[in-house]
Amino acid sequence: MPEIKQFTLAEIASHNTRKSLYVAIHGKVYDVTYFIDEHPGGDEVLFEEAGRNATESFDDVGHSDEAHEILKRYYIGELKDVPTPSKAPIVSKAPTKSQSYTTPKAPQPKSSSNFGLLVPVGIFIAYIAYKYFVSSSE
Ligand code: HEM
Repeated sequence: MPEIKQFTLAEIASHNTRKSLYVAIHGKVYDVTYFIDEHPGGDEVLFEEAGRNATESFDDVGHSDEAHEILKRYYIGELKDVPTPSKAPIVSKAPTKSQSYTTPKAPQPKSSSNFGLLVPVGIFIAYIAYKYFVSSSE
């Protein structure tokens, strides 16, 4: 089966000339060399985005479905997943020692149902106290 080629941004960066022009859009890499002269938006914008992640510029224009279809023809591979800032903080985890204090199976549902009992019991006691107060003041 055909192997999907993976590109880094650094790899596609060198393809920024009329001879070879790659762009990355939505995590996919396209060789649009043969589309440069066909692009209704002109070749200039393509050179501006050449060898780069052009997702934002491409989306900003609001390209039609047809444009998306054309794009598929030039697909050559995937943009390699580079570490993003959102993934980085995983490294800073809580200290491991404290983990020995945490009990994995927590019998907490019991305590929460006990808490639920407090309400009717409280109301009952308040009712008795009220009755007592009323009868003693008569
Ligand atoms: C690389 C793949 C691209 C393909 C296949 C593509 C395709 C097309 C197509 C088919 C149109 C005609 C209108 C439409 O159908 O939406 C168009 C228009 C346009 N494109 Fe692209 N485009 C690409 C990239 C870009 C990029 C990176 C830019 C950067 C800003 C851009 C800017 C424009 C502009 C400004 C127009 C409007 C032209 C006008 O109506 O005068 N395109 N494109």
